[in-house]
Amino acid sequence: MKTPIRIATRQSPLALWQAEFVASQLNQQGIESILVPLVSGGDVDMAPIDGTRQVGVFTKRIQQALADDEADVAVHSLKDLPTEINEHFRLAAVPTRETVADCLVSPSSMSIAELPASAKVGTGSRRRAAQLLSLRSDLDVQPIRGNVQTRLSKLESQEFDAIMLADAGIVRLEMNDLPRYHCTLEEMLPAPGQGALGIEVRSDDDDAYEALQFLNHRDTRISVVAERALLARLHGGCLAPIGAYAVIEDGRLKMSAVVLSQDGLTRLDEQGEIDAIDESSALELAAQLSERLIERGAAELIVR
Ligand SMILES: NCc1[nH]cc(CCC(=O)O)c1CC(=O)O
Repeated sequence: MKTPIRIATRQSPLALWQAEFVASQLNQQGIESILVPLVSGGDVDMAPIDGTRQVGVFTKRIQQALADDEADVAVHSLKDLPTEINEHFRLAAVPTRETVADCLVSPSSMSIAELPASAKVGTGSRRRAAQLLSLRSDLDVQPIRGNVQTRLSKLESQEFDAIMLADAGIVRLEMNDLPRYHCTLEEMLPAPGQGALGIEVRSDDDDAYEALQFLNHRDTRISVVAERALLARLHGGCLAPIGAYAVIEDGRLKMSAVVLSQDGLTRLDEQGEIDAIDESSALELAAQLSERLIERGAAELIVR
């Protein structure tokens, strides 16, 4: 293997944190690495998220660097990584998951229930918008783009009453003082893979694959494989109004999933569990839940 290991990363503070996390973990194993910073389409395109934006906008540039042998390792937020199998890359490791919750960020840490009537809430995510509207159809949910810092500046300038962010990003960026309400899983199911990292290598790079195995967390991996398999079976990208959360408790893999209409008026909830033996348990549970969701009309709700 080429030493040091080259880690491709986007240059947002969150992406850099994630790449530096992997570098420091490698360092603790006595493995040298360097960061290869790149600019991705997702960081420069400030247009609201809609059907015209491509799935994989955050991850493609990073994967390109691997394909072009400019880097050996790609660190992704797993929820931004498309579920389509790409034969050129292998998911080498999924480290222990960070907090999965979505947060409602506002100066007074209001809960969803406490938001004033018709409050203006910023989120570019159809999943968050639909779940908010399913609880509070009066809310004025409006798109917001940019990295975490850009979004917070729009809250500060009172362009929005509140914005939605993943708690994982807030915690990783050491912004624990940020006033916010942690949505319960009943209120807001996270995006498949939220709070988890996915570390990819080139399919033929066995050395890099082996070097990263110490970072893989079995239970997290089985959980996110279940969530991502559900998303794939429903043919939803990261833009679809689909929430899923799986966790292993007492040897059982338990998963909740939701598919919503964009206005939140229709919502299909499913739950299931299975013995957590390996990744095949995850695929089986995802198949069961997605089948039930499709029987109930999920495919018609998913906008492509
Ligand atoms: N789509 C952007 C993105 N990708 C990963 C995270 C947060 C960290 C994570 O979920 O792992 C975010 C920001 C957000 O949703 O608030």
